[in-house]
Amino acid sequence: MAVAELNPAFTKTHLHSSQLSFLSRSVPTHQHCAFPTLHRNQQHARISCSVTQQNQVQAPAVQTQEPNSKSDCYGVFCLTYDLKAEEETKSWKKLINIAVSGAAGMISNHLLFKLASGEVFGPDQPIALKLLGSERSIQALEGVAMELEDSLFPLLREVSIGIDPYEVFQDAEWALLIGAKPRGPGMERADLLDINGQIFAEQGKALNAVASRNVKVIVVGNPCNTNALICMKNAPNIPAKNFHALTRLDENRAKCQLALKAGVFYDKVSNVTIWGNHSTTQVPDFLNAKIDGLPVIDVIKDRKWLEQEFTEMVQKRGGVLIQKWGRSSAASTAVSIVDAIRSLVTPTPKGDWFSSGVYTDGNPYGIAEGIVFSMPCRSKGDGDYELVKDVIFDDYLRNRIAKTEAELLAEKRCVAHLTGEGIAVCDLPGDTMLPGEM
Ligand SMILES: NC(=O)c1ccc[n+]([C@@H]2O[C@H](COP(=O)([O-])OP(=O)(O)OC[C@H]3O[C@@H](n4cnc5c(N)ncnc54)[C@H](O)[C@@H]3O)[C@@H](O)[C@H]2O)c1
Repeated sequence: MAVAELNPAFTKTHLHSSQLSFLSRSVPTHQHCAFPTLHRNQQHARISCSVTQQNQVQAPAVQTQEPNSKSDCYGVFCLTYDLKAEEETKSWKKLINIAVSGAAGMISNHLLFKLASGEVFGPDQPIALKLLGSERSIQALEGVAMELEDSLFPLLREVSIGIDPYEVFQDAEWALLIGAKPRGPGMERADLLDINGQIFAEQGKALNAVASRNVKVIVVGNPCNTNALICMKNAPNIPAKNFHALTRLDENRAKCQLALKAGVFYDKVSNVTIWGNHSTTQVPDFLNAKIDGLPVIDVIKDRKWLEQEFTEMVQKRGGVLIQKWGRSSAASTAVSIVDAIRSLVTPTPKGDWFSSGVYTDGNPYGIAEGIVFSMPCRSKGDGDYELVKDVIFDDYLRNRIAKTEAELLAEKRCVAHLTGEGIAVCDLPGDTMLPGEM
């Protein structure tokens, strides 16, 4: 059945006069499907049409509780769908809740529409989007919700917006944590770690309190490895394995450069690992990578190029892009988040793997435990992953890995106050930079 056929036909509204007065009193400007949660425990309206049972889409249940409750609805999602559609939507899966922070930012502006279109979780997977913004971005967040509303995505069953992670993360099964503060002029890296670390400490606590017990968390906001560590340490009731730092964009960049050098299309490049930190110390691994099934070092025989130009090109690609275009790589980052999710929800092609920043405890490579480090992973497509064992190392690779490992250990010491591991000591190496910095 074509997805387009499932687009609901609207028949009638269910708004009660009591709800209307509440809405006009408390949230007069929100004339769309979202529920602004302006402050914790404050009144807010909520979309309530939803898929509520496995394989069964139900008509929206418009609720008529008192203004203090969370379940008032308004906007397009308060309309009743054509009940005939119920029969046609029985092949749909159970609705999943996806929380996205920094939802009014540039990356989200690409990502949200990909999520809602079905290209990430599939054409039979209805979704609810829970969008978290900052106080400054709440108006913009409403604009995002309006655009989602106007896009008429059949699979998008709920949209909610707010600035309180304890409300927005409720029952989240995926948390895509993009929102973070950029490094301001003259700001030390240690300050950035602290400012953004506090955001991720709070969001970790919120996930721990209200999200699904098996929520999968992908941290994008920088410095993403250490932010993921902070988030994880503040969410002790969620498996540590569920936390990822996004290094997929770096992997994609590495694949593109190897393909270019070898004169092949990039789908011929496989087994590319990014080791370590999403920073300029990251290690794009050409030793284990393959082109058309052959080791890269047998195809590209210029070892000097691999060790120097290629490695630096990948590490600094983000900064070069900003110089050219005056803005950062939001679109390709959104694509790489899609790739990262799809790598967890679809089985990894035989013999291949993907990179993700994950917790090092129990890793088979001898990398220090207790940090979030990008390593090669395989998934059965169940949302989980295992680390790849059949990788080789040489002195060059070991030395590079040691450098990025030292950087992450220094970052960890610098945020000890946010991970519950004592007093912070910041002795960051001088060259610590994000890929978007020159
Ligand atoms: N890991 C990667 O590969 C990768 C790649 C590119 C960018 N990034 C990082 O992703 C982050 C977002 O990038 P962007 O281009 O979308 O930035 P952006 O400035 O366009 O958007 C960030 C949004 O987050 C919001 N925000 C700030 N604090 C928040 C909080 N506490 N809770 C919720 N929202 C909050 C801001 O209001 C803003 O709307 C940055 O930290 C950037 O460095 C990571």
